Amino acid sequence: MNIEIRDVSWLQVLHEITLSVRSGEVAGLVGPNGSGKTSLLRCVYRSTRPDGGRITVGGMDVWQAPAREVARTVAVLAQDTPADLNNSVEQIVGLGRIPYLGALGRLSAAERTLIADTIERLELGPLRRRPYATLSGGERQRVQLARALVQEPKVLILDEPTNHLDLRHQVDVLRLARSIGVTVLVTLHDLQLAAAACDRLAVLSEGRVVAEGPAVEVVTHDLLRRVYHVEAHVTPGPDDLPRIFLPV
Ligand SMILES: Nc1ncnc2c1ncn2[C@@H]1O[C@H](COP(=O)(O)OP(=O)(O)OP(=O)(O)O)[C@@H](O)[C@H]1O
Repeated sequence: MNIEIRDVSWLQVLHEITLSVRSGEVAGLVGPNGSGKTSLLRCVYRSTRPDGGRITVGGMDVWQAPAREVARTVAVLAQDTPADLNNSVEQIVGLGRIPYLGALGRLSAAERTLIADTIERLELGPLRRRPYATLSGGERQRVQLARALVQEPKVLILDEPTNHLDLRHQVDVLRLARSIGVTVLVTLHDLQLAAAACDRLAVLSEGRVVAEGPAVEVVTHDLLRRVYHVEAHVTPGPDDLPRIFLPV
């Protein structure tokens, strides 16, 4: 399912942002601190209503459609998702089924299997009865991703999904995001990782899209100087991805 963001503005933070993400694509949103990445994602996953513009997923206007319909289509891994700390991993992951629950609020056998399989897929099996409060930052991140996956979304929004993760889990999470065949819009700070994980990148600066395209075209010496105020050496690698050498 594609995402179409048209002329979206919010406060003095986002300025007439227009961005398209094709169906099945993994699109990366990068940019300096405070450039508006999280604010834009919040507009897409129906958390912050934009002051102007329009956002559609698969043709559905996310701010006009019923909330339940949007929740069946768009799942999010936000930064620091609030959760009941006493709930077990299994209970938190199960929350992903809320948009599908009937009047009785009972999970079907198929849904329980989906939850169990997703917990295993994210290597959370040994933790499934543990209270959320006792988990590390990286474990919580994977639990929240599992919750988003059991939502069976068509569009997955990931806000810095790797920020608590060690190297292997960073790779695992981004591989998983690429493998599930849904449209993904992800913010990442690590440009090297973003280049490797995303089909295309969009760069935000002061609430505006200032560059867009394949990583090798977007991540350039000039862009890093202009947007990040860093003098870095950038060369194309053998895989046609940019290699960034930082002057530290
Ligand atoms: N509710 C709000 N009211 C006013 N300004 C806000 C609000 N929420 C965020 N901002 C401001 O909007 C700007 C963009 O914030 P946002 O969190 O979208 O940036 P970001 O690119 O995700 O940053 P980071 O990389 O630091 O996570 C920041 O200057 C922030 O202070």
